[in-house]
Amino acid sequence: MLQLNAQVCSYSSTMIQQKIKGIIFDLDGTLVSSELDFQLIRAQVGCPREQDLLEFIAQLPSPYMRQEAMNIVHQHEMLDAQNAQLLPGVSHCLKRLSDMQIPMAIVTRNFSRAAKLKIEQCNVPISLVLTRDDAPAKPDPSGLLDIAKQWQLSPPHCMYVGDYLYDIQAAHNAKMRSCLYVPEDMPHFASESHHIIRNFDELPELVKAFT
Ligand SMILES: O=C(O)COP(=O)(O)O
Repeated sequence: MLQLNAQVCSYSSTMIQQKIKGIIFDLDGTLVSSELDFQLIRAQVGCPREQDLLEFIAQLPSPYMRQEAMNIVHQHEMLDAQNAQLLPGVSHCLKRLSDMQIPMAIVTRNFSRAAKLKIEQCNVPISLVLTRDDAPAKPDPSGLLDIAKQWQLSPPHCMYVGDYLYDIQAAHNAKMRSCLYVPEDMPHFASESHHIIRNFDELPELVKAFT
C-alpha cells in the first residue's frame, strides 16, 4: 500500500510534487531491530516519562551527573547493538535503490560506537552515517540538512524514512518528504507523515512514482 496523506501543510503540497533524488534512513526500528528499553533507561537515569531522554541528560546540573547518566545510556546502546539484526526486506530494498542510483545515508540518535557496530554487524551497505555525535539529535533537522548539502540536493528532493514521531518531525523541520515505516499497528502520529510503507518492497515503488 502506498499512501499519500491528505494532511499536508502548505509547503508540503508543493514539495511532494518534487522528484525523490536521495533517501536518508533512520537506523533503529527501520533498517535494524532494536530492543532498547527506554522505560528502564529513564528509570535508571531519573528521567521523567514525558521528557526527552537526551534533553534531560543535557540539562543535568553537573558534568559528573551528565557523564554518569550518559554512561548508562551507552551501556544500553552497546548491548542493543550486539543483538541488532537487519529487518526483513531491507537488504533487497537497498539493492534496488542502489541499482536506481539513489544516494542513501543514515541519520540516527544512536551514539557513534553503537551505530557503527549495528551497521557493520548487519552489513548495512550505507557508508554516509551521522549520529548524535555528529549533529544535534532528531527532531532537530541539522543532520538531515547536512546530508542534503553533501549530496548537493535541495531538501524537498530528499526523503527521510523512519519509524517514529521524531523521524517525521525531523523531516518536516528539514522541509523534506517523510516516509513512515509501519510494519505492525498504525501509531497515532501516522497521519503526520507524507507517506506510509508497511514493508520495504513498497519503497522502491514509491521512489519510482516520484522520479
Ligand atoms: O537510539 C535512539 O534513540 C533511536 O535511534 P534511531 O534514531 O536510530 O531510531
